Amino acid sequence: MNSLEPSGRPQDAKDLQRVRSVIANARRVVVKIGSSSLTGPDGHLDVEALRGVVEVLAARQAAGAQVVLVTSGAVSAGIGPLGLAARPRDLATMQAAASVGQGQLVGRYQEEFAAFGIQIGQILLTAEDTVRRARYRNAQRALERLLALGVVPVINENDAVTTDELKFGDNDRLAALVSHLVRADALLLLTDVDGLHDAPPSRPGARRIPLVNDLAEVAAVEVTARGSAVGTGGMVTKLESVRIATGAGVPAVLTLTANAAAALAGDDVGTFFAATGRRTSARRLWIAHAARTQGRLHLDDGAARAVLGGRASLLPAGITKAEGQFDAGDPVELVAPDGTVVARGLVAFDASDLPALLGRSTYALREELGEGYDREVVHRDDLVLDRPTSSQGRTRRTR
Ligand SMILES: Nc1ncnc2c1ncn2[C@@H]1O[C@H](COP(=O)(O)OP(=O)(O)O)[C@@H](O)[C@H]1O
Ligand SMILES: N[C@@H](CCC(=O)OP(=O)(O)O)C(=O)O
Repeated sequence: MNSLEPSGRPQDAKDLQRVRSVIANARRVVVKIGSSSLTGPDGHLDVEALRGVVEVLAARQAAGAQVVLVTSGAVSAGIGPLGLAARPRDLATMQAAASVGQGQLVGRYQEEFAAFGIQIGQILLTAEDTVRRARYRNAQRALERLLALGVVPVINENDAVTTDELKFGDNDRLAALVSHLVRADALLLLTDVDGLHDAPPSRPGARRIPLVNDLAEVAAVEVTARGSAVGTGGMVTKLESVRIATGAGVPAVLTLTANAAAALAGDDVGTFFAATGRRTSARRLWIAHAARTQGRLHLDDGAARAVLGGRASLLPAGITKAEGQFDAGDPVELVAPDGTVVARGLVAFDASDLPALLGRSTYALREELGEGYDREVVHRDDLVLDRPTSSQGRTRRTR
């Protein structure tokens, strides 16, 4: 039954209440808070705002739920203490600001949660932690144990040491990946705007969209990548996060930080995005959405068809060219002869080893180079098809 108008508005309040009850009943919730909600224009932490969120999360935990916090704000909280005029743009100063600001941030969380008798555990992730099997299992294990011990994990990207290539780049996406990693029942994205609007909220007459059953419903909505002075990615990365979460079976709510309690209670604030997909293996989700790819493998027609069929591994014989500097285990894109990216996968060879193997049968490789060279370049378990994004409601993006 679809009780929505084309605009994504529910027909009656009762219907909205029904769908929102998943948030109210969620036993494990990932909450992401953006820099714009945590730091004032002076580049110092907004302690009142942080305290407000902690209060809400502590109450949810006291009600028997488990809470995982993904917090931005390290870079922006470092601006004031370092005496910088604005958010730094160069990598080295951003790293320095993050290093200073993360300490401030986590110190403050520790103090505020302690007032409710709650311990926090800091986890700083890099994109690498999300693609290498051993590393994401490691992160998963630590998170599970923290939750079992009643600790609130406080997660951010490890900005002080991640290089540009290995960055998630935005915590919205990180939060969606974490919500899948911990098998959350819901994802709450807190920001400086009360949900997705039918136009950028600065535009007169822009209205909040309370419910989105499928992102395709809001494909025509205009969103900007530019957010507040301290945030990154604007609404574009939030919808990308929602796409990952809902596509993996986790419903999401996007709202104002001041509405956190109401959103968790299932009230009509912000935008509720219903889960559309089924839960998939963490490994496949992380290959599909984590880390930037490190190279491209160009396939011939037969290999592209085999890969698109969904069950085949990629063999050296079907590759015409390899581009990029990657090591075995890195994520790469698989490109069809017409230039479209058909899949992502973890490559099993270093870039320097590949040219000698390309276009050759596994039989010939075994004969000439020995065993170990007659294997898949990308094993089918390490390969995820690139799903078409247009039907998934890629929204209209402006700058
Ligand atoms: N259609 C839209 N609906 C709501 N917000 C939008 C839309 N398009 C752009 N935005 C902007 O996205 C911003 C939130 O992004 P950002 O500043 O990165 O937040 P955060 O720091 O919380 O991650 C809002 O302030 C808003 O101006
Ligand atoms: N990891 C960075 C935050 C990056 C980010 O996504 O920021 P935001 O758009 O405010 O959620 C930091 O702590 O400064």
